[in-house]
Amino acid sequence: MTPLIKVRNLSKRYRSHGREVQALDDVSFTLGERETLALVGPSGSGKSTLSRAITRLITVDGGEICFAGEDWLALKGAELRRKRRYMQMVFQDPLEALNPRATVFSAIVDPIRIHGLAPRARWRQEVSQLLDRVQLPSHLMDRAVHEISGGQRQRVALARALACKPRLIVLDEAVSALDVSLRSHIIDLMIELQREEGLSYLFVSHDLAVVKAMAHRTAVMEAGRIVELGPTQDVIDRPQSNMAKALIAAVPRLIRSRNP
Ligand SMILES: Nc1ncnc2c1ncn2[C@@H]1O[C@H](COP(=O)(O)OP(=O)(O)OP(=O)(O)O)[C@@H](O)[C@H]1O
Repeated sequence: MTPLIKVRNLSKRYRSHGREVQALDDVSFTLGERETLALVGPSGSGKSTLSRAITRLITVDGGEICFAGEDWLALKGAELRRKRRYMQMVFQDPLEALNPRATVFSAIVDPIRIHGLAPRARWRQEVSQLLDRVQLPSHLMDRAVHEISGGQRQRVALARALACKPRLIVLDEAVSALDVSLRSHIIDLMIELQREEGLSYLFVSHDLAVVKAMAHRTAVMEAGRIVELGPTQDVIDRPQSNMAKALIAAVPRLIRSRNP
């Protein structure tokens, strides 16, 4: 698999109230084209920090990120703004990325307008197609973001990310808050989008059932480090690290393989 992203020796320290926290400690991994990598680990292990460092929402103290053959951390100014669309992030709370008072139309058309991805005359049609892609009716486009349900909002956030024609989508607990049937619906949709659009996903999840359904490989984090990384089925059926063993032991039997 061709690597889309190569992360090498990434480190990040936070300083707050006179204390230092090593949130990322020498983190390295690769993610292939059309691959899904899950990040799992206990609360505070560095998953969100890693996903925000990769999407350049926060700075790092050291290390390298090569994305689509480029030195991602060296990009700045107009070039960064232009290339940023290839790496999108979807959050647990879609309101982190969406203005609640904006209409669904403007939430989705924003990146199309900013990046000049379609002429104005085609905007409504593009938005309607994107809504269709995430299985939402096109009449929702005239509603305000705060007038639709949480699950619909999550799909609008996904449609907005897809509008950018990204190569990688980073999802931070993006499906965790949804009810069980909507969650499986979104997982199916994301797998289908990956097949059709050649997307890669890096996703943070506490939910090993979601990880099992979506991720080709899984990285287990503990105290800012990746302590285990392998095919998801191997990590679930034959965890090697104490942290992976503890995470697996904490989930219901049905997640684990029937024939371990
Ligand atoms: N802005 C910040 N300032 C100071 N410390 C921070 C900040 N953000 C995160 N941390 C600390 O960095 C460490 C990693 O946090 P992070 O949010 O990346 O963990 P996580 O694995 O995503 O946790 P969770 O599963 O609870 O979301 C934790 O010790 C956390 O307290």
